[in-house]
Amino acid sequence: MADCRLYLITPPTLDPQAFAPTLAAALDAGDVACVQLRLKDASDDAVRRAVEVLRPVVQSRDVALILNDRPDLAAATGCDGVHVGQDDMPFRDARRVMGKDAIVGVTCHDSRHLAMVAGEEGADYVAFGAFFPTSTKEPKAKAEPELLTWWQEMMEVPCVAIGGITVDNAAVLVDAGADFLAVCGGVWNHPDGPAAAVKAFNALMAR
Ligand SMILES: Cc1ncc(COP(=O)(O)OP(=O)(O)O)c(N)n1
Ligand SMILES: Cc1nc(C(=O)O)sc1CCOP(=O)(O)O
Ligand SMILES: [Mg+2]
Repeated sequence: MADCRLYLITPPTLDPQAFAPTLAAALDAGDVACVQLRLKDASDDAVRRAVEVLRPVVQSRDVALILNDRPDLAAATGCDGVHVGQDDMPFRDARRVMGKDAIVGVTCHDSRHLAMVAGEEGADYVAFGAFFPTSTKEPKAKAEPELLTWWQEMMEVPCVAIGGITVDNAAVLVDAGADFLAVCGGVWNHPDGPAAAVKAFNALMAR
């Protein structure tokens, strides 16, 4: 197993039934550690429906399903974990809602301090970004690859790199020590399709 693994982020909007076979094909193309369902501005019902349809696709392949932003919905719908940002539910509350065995990850932007706090509080991973320009969201910070190297040398808690990562720019983050690359557009918008993107990411992680 490669030292660095792929962490898929779903497209910003999706029709669960239509997206399910696309997701299945991407997951069947190679190694993916987890899938984050990230549906900003979707209603609770829409998120519940998406989890209902996509959870079996993900979990039947031994891939973890992480829900963005919403520990309450993640716990209620059988997700394996949740990702919380600095403006979402605080980590300690998220942990309480999710339980000790669930995955809880925390956005730390480009901040060593935020990451150390999250690590000390018991986060399962810390996420740094954005490393590259992205059209998926307006990032709050710009992170440099050296941050990943510093974290790796100091800490045991895994680190996730996120923001504008593509097959063409990912190598520097793998080499810098990222444990996971969180990718949305770089997979779903790959010119040869998501399955080809997963294969290409796997290949550069195995160099
Ligand atoms: C793996 C991962 N890292 C960072 C984020 C960003 O979270 P947040 O800052 O809360 O922003 P939104 O994604 O909620 O817009 C993430 N979702 N996943
Ligand atoms: C959701 C998210 N969070 C970021 C951060 O910097 O915290 S960047 C980002 C967008 C990730 O999508 P893409 O791979 O298409 O850039
Ligand atoms: Mg958030």
